[in-house]
Amino acid sequence: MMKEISVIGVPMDLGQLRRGVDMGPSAIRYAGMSERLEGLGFTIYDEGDIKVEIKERADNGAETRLKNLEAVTKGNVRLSEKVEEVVRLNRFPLVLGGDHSIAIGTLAGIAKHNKNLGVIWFDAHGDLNTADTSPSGNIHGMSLAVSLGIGDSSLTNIGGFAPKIKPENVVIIGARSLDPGERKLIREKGIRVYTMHEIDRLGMTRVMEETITYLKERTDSVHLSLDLDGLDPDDAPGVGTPVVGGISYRESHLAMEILSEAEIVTSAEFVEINPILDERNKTAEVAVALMSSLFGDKLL
Ligand SMILES: NC(=[NH2+])NCCC[C@H](N)C(=O)O
Ligand SMILES: [Mn+2]
Ligand SMILES: [Mn+2]
Repeated sequence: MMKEISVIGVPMDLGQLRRGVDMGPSAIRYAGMSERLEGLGFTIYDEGDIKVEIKERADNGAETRLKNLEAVTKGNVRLSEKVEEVVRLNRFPLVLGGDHSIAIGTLAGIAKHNKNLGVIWFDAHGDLNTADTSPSGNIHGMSLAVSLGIGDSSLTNIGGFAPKIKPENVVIIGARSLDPGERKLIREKGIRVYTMHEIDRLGMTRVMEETITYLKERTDSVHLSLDLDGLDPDDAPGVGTPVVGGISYRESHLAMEILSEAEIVTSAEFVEINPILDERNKTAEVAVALMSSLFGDKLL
């Protein structure tokens, strides 16, 4: 794994309507991220936060099917430029959310340099909606579709090209809440999904081994997009759209350790941590623990 990590905070809360998720980057830093990763021998460059419009100034027409579109687009353009710069410097981009709409900018920046990128989408949701299929109009539920080139052109064309990723290069892990339009897209595009059913049935070890084999066969780099609501709300309560019956703390740890051993992950983001909804920063601490396993932390 690359020995230099650039941390990029994205205080984005405009991809959904609950307040507080913009404080995610701060909560993760406060949970001791840099110290933990430095302890593993990495050099950390904290690039600070990307400028995102504040809620009060973002246009939020209540009746639109793409809430805060302009401000979400602008923040993601800035993010994509920063991520691209970090990749060019040969550093590992570690992006801290913010809501999951920021995957649009992260993937745009990475894909600029990498035409055969794999993505592990660790999430209770598919984030495969479009303005037409979304029950909410919230862009954080559309970011994977946008990255596949499906959706509003101001989002899909960020960076000047689309799509950013191929459907056969995506693996979703932890799904347990999919809208009808998302199920249709998964079937049509042949996206690989491990729902909670498969995780229960096969166990996390086999799920991760299959995922790694699958991605190694067809991609040359892998982005981990980890939505904390992929975990069970008992373990990660500080999220805006919790869904019961999720991946346990232990299973998610194991997943990170197996990814670390496989040495396939080349960029990552940790999103949807909402400190207002959290219990004494527990969810940010979980995120930092998962990160350190991903970066090779071992007891012995
Ligand atoms: N990144 C997330 N937490 N996404 C939740 C999406 C929820 C729902 N499927 C929607 O489109 O609104
Ligand atoms: Mn998500
Ligand atoms: Mn989610």
